[in-house]
Amino acid sequence: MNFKNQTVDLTRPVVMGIINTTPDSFSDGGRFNSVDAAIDRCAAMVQAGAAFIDVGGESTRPGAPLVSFDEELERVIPVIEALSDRFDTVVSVDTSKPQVMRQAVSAGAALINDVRALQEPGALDAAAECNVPVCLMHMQGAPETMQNAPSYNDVISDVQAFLSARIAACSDAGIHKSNIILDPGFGFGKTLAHNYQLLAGLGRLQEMGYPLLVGMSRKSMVGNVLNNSINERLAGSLALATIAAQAGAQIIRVHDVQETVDVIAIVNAYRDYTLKGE
Ligand SMILES: Nc1nc2[nH]c(SCCc3ccc(S(N)(=O)=O)cc3)nc2c(=O)[nH]1
Repeated sequence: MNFKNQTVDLTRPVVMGIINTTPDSFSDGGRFNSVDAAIDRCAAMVQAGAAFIDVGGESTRPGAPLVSFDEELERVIPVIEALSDRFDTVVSVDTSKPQVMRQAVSAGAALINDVRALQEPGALDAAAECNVPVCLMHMQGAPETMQNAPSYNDVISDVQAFLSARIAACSDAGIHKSNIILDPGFGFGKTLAHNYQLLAGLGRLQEMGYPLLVGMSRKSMVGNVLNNSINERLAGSLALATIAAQAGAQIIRVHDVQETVDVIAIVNAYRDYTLKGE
């Protein structure tokens, strides 16, 4: 798949590293307020084998407050400029705001990662004009309230229907299907059961014919099983990365890049040595 001037081989799972620039960011306590810290973190992730680096300026964890346009720009643009100047890895911008998309892509971002699947006013046109791949993620409700009472008829079918509708909207806006990545949105308006049903149903989402991005790293679907805190969820996150990679997810969005790259290498070896000549 092409991301501006870079091609990423998505025939095998690859890793997306996370750079949070928000003070209340979900798991790294906002220590990446400074560009330099983000650059150091990114260097380590690229060294460890990250194919993507996701830069977000709005925390979308449950209950997170909305962030202003100016604040979000201030957080992400300097980091995206610095990272795209220094590293070959594909920089992704985690935003729902059209103007942040435009400025981030001008600053070097080559993937738009929108947890609101381009539903904000002007987002479809902005993404079409940016002409870079976009990840469409499912969310039920909004971060402030999404975990209050998540409910579905059938979570897989409902997520599939939502993503199909967003793909159609993208097509109407001139976004080609070859520029679309899908994401079920683990933890975005889902109970623990819904999250594990979605994981089990990745094969059905795969059948839609688009690359899948999954983000489960350090989330409550680990914490609620292990009853532990965010900084103790590496093993659980690696277990989920293994399951997702085997189920065919192409992009695994994580905080712990080296460990996940190693886990995926084992999954690939297992696949290479057992399915040879299939
Ligand atoms: N494409 C894509 N982008 C993402 N950006 C984020 S930020 C994480 C926000 C969060 C934190 C914690 C919980 S919880 N209650 O499950 O622990 C939910 C959401 N995530 C994703 C994801 O998955 N895909």
